[in-house]
Amino acid sequence: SCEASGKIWLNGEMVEWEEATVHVLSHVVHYGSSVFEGIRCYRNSKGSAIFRLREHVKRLFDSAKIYRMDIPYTQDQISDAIVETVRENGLEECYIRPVVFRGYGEMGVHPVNCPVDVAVAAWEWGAYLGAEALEVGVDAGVSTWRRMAPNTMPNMAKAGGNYLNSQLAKMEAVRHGYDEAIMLDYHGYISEGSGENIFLVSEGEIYTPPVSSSLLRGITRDSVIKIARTEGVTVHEEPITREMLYIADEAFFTGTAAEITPIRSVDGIEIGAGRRGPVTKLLQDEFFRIIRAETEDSFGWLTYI
Ligand SMILES: Cc1[nH+]cc(COP(=O)(O)O)c(CN[C@@H](CCC(=O)O)C(=O)O)c1O
Repeated sequence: SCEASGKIWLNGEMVEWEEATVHVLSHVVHYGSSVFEGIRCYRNSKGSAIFRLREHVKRLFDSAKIYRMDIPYTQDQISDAIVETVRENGLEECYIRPVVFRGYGEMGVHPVNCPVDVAVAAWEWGAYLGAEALEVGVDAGVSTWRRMAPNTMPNMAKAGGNYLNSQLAKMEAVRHGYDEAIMLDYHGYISEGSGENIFLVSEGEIYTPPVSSSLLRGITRDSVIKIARTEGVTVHEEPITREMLYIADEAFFTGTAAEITPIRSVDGIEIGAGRRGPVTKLLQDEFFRIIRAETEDSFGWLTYI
């Protein structure tokens, strides 16, 4: 949960939490017209560092471009706003949520006369799927809701409206006693979780669905692929079937909020030994070593604030 306190950057001004409000007739409230990012700032021995800030801001602008939303700031100005929001709230370690949305103008689907508003909030947010999940893993279920088909709702845009699909999958998973949902794509192959990308491990090699319009091109997914290659772990980006998950040695989710969360079962079938596997732990350890500045930030992923 996020503490309802602190300051929020709204259209260039720092405003109090309670003042960061929108009109109920804003376009976004009725038509889901927002794009957003989830970014983490981590505290380490050298200070507080935002993880892959440039890539997140670039993706925010790409998502806006897909929906023809003209952000009235440059990428550098948004990066500065993100850093300022963390500093202004005195947060050493936090989750940062920039959101770009069509605001209050005229009603109607065609957003021609609605402003494009921008806000940045930050709050302390622990492990997405529960503190113990990073170690013991989570139970996931394949959802009856599939990810949107290509050329229907662009999954590569991190848009608010995409999370209507994610919500349906998540609510169904929780109702069935799972921690998280795994969605299939239009063709019936594995796509991603309701808020994460997904990997499996087989014979010491890792597999993940290819970048396509059936899933979000995750930044953590990219980080894990780069770390795996550095560690000499072979990476396969190829279509993954539901049954490949069942017979995998290990599986895990990746995401800014989820970080690297082991999956110990899918649809009640234990994955491997039913707990975090050695390859998952190897990748987790290296990921956190980089974040904690316990190893060289050779990829240049950390922006100290
Ligand atoms: C559907 C989806 N797929 C993959 C990812 C992983 O992307 P990346 O963070 O770049 O590695 C996320 C992030 N989900 C964000 C929002 C979660 C939320 O509940 O809101 C996040 O992890 O911040 C997704 O929402």
